[in-house]
Amino acid sequence: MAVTRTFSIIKPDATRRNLTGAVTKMLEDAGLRVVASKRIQMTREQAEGFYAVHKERPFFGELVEFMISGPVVVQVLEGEDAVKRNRDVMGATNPADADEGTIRKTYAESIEANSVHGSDSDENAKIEIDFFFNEDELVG
Ligand SMILES: Nc1ncnc2c1ncn2[C@@H]1O[C@@H]2COP(=O)(O)O[C@H]2[C@H]1O
Repeated sequence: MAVTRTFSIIKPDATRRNLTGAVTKMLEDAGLRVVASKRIQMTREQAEGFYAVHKERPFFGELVEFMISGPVVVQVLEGEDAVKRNRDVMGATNPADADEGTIRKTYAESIEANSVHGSDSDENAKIEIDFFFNEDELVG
């Protein structure tokens, strides 16, 4: 299995509850290595740009407001089949549907305040990593 990279966000509901370390430990325990990490306050423009694919969805406005409601931690994760590995440990988007032992089942408050974001494909991982990081910030 190839070692690949994915992009992760620890969302404002999780940073607000001081869960950055707890969430990161679950990612690491799942076999992912943090090769870049920074805590940022996203601007409205960044949030709208990052989630542009959802701009016609009814929840877009609330999603943007939520993502700028507090700090987030953006991370690049590396591991075997990183996109799938990360999606497995995150669990379903809606915590009500997430499996036991996943990050969202353990910590998410709602489908919006669902603690983490993770890329859904290798192609989107590259786009999302490039949105927040320069190549020289990734230290494997
Ligand atoms: N009804 C909804 N369906 C899907 N995603 C939603 C909905 N409402 C809010 N969201 C959020 O929109 C986000 C888009 O991608 P994320 O993986 O960050 O996680 C998603 C959810 O947190």
